[in-house]
Amino acid sequence: MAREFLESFGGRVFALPMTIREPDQVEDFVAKTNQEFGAIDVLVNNAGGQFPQAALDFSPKGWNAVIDTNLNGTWWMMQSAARHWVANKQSGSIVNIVADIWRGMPGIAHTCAARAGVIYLSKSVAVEWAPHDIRVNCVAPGCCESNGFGNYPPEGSATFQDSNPMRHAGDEWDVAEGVVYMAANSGKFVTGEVLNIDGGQQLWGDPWPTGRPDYFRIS
Ligand SMILES: CCCCCCC/C=C/C(=O)SCCNC(=O)CCNC(=O)[C@H](O)C(C)(C)COP(=O)(O)OP(=O)(O)OC[C@H]1O[C@@H](n2cnc3c(N)ncnc32)[C@H](O)[C@@H]1OP(=O)(O)O
Ligand SMILES: NC(=O)C1=CN([C@@H]2O[C@H](COP(=O)(O)OP(=O)(O)OC[C@H]3O[C@@H](n4cnc5c(N)ncnc54)[C@H](OP(=O)(O)O)[C@@H]3O)[C@@H](O)[C@H]2O)C=CC1
Repeated sequence: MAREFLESFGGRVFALPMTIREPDQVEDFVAKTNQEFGAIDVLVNNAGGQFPQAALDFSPKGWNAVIDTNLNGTWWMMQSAARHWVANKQSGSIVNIVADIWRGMPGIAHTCAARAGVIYLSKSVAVEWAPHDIRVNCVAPGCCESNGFGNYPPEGSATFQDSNPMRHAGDEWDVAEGVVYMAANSGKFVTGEVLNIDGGQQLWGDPWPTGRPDYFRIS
């Protein structure tokens, strides 16, 4: 579906079913994309997700699934793309979609840990890879309306409207425009940065993906 949508704009699309959690599948995907297009200009690590649950209830399997997708998977993609850029003496730009973690993420603490890891991983390699002309940045969405909202119980997603001082959710376009800014020539002097697209959620708001526990109800 995504392929047909993008092709409808006249774009050339290469698609391959794979999981970012498997380093071999990632390397195969990145190598084939390079073969298809000659080079990768921009890597946007958008794949990710989690389930809402109180941290006390996390099972080892659930914890590992979320860390494996959001931290490990993102890293395999970054490393593979960067290795190709360095080997072929090509410049590159990475934009990692993370999340607005700055006041913690109660109800999805596993993904908070993974995204915090990606942010500081990105800052570290932004320095290591600068000599290779590779920029590494992050975009941190607050609550932005997408298919993903369907993964939360109604009492959880109902809180997303009040997650920021604007008192409404953002949308996918808000995030996409931030990614373009970071990836395109507009961001040519920006690396190791995190762009928050959150309606001010880092300052005020009360999102609870699991639904707000009674203890936190004020009135
Ligand atoms: C405070 C700030 C709030 C901000 C809110 C922001 C709003 C939106 C944010 C978004 O990110 S939208 C993106 C939404 N998309 C998703 O979240 C996708 C969700 N799914 C996945 O990415 C994957 O399914 C997964 C969660 C990473 C799991 O991967 P995997 O397929 O390997 O796992 P499973 O085999 O399904 O499950 C493994 C294990 O995980 C536990 N578990 C899974 N789902 C749940 C659940 N719904 N509730 C509780 N536990 C869950 C469980 O232990 C599973 O093991 P088994 O029990 O199946 O043996
Ligand atoms: N919407 C929001 O409010 C927020 C979203 N984010 C993050 O933004 C990104 C986009 O989310 P959004 O569009 O809302 O949600 P979606 O659930 O619609 O998109 C997530 C995408 O990630 C893909 N994906 C998940 N796991 C893997 C994997 N192991 N390998 C390859 N692809 C995978 C999914 O593919 P498939 O459909 O095939 O499963 C899906 O296309 C995610 O990282 C999300 O966590 C962060 C903060 C807030």
